[in-house]
Amino acid sequence: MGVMDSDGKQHFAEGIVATNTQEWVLNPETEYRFELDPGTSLAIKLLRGHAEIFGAELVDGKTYVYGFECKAAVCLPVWTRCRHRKHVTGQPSTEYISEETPMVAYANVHLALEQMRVRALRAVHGSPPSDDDDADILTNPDAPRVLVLGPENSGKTTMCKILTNYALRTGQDWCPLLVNADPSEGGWAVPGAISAASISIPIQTCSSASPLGSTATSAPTHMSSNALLPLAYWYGHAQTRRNPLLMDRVIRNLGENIMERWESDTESRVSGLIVDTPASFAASSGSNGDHRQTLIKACVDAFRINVILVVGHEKLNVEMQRIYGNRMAVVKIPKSGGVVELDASYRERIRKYELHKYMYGQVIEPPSGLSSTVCMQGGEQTPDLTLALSPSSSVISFSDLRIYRIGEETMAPVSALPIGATRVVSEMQPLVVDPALPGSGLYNAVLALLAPPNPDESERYDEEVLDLPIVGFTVVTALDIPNKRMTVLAPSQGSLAGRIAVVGSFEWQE
Ligand SMILES: Nc1ncnc2c1ncn2[C@@H]1O[C@H](COP(=O)(O)OP(=O)(O)OP(=O)(O)O)[C@@H](O)[C@H]1O
Repeated sequence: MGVMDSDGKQHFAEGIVATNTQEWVLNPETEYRFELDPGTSLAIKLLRGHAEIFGAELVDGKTYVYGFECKAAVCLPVWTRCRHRKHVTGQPSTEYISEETPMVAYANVHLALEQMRVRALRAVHGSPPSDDDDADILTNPDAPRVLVLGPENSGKTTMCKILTNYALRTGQDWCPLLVNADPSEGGWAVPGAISAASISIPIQTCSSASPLGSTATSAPTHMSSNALLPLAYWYGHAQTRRNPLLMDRVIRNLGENIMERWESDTESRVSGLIVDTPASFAASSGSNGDHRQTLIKACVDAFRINVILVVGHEKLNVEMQRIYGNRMAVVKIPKSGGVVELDASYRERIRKYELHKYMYGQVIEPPSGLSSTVCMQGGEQTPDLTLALSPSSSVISFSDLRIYRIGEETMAPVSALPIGATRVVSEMQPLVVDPALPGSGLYNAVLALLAPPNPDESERYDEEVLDLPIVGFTVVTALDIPNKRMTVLAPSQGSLAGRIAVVGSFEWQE
């Protein structure tokens, strides 16, 4: 691979020569944007200066690989004033240098959030206020709890990532919570879940299948030093309008769990949290309008939001100002011109990548001519391909798993009910699914495995299944009805006997 030294001379490192290499020089307040097609990868090596991808710094001299239709931008840290050079190997479908980025606006938001953290920490330690503290902050020295709202493809997830990564770079040992309240994105789990993780090392962007970094729950464990232990609840569908009541409930469960943990974890509490939301929260037209206000309120209440950031949507900003402006800061943030318009088929592929990544782990093959041994994937050495393929397929008895489906879509249509009968099952009722029944919908279904219910029978209640956090996922790959057995795929071996599982509307595709 060609490496340019400080005199501009070309050298070759480790005898590897890559084709399609290119060198870019970035100036302050510009960014190099790239978009990868399916099956292609890209390697980037910083030759000189400082650079970051969505707030996570690139280490000088290391080669990073990107794949799985990753779309991202390399820019100079806002506070850097020098030019830098970097070396790109591979062929993105789109690449260009943009001279317009909203990074200064994002950095200003970060500075305001940082002040809130510092003041919250000072209040916890009982330190005297500083001269620059304003009256409002003195009476309410709260850590930032930020809700990010915006329409589809406005860059919400990217902004959440940038703000989280910036918080980590202040050297204050913050560990902000990042909450993924968008069930159409897997986040650290698989699509259908909403989750939260305490972030203490920068979130790397290397693949569309892991936009928020890697988790300890997915196979394989090669990313263990970067792995996160998320807290997740199961909603089960991509669209929030499918069961808004259930969505409301899982948001509140996640918030409650976080608040309980914070009671004994001051360090995490003063670091605050950032909540990424689905685009449906911003779409006021159509059937979304009915429930989106309720769900925004559920987030505001559950995560005790005190800052709302609205990305690139004037009308939504005005609406949020009107509803919440008297009790918290509502700030409009410009949308980056680099955000890629993702269509439905791309999103479908991403969900497939996310599910596969959960089962098989993920290895990005470097561009031709580059050895994986010299590459970093998501901030870690690229793992051996053979290590990654380790899910376990096992045959279990129908009675091993108690599988539920939530709500009325499991029921017969109203027209099929006896005359005069009304529905008695609510959208929130967990119904046991019998795998032996034709049309159970379990073949190829993704199941969330839940934590055990309360061992104290007297504390149990009908809807307890809705309130149990997720401990893992499995997929039903075959049903043998005559023998009452099914084949399930899971990232690691382990008995499923006695487990509770919930099915949603996501399907596994090989
Ligand atoms: N400056 C940029 N340059 C290149 N790609 C970018 C940039 N900013 C964001 N992207 C990419 O654009 C895509 C959409 O961005 P992002 O996921 O942040 O938007 P979103 O508003 O959260 O999307 P959704 O509609 O799913 O809620 C992502 O693949 C992201 O990596």
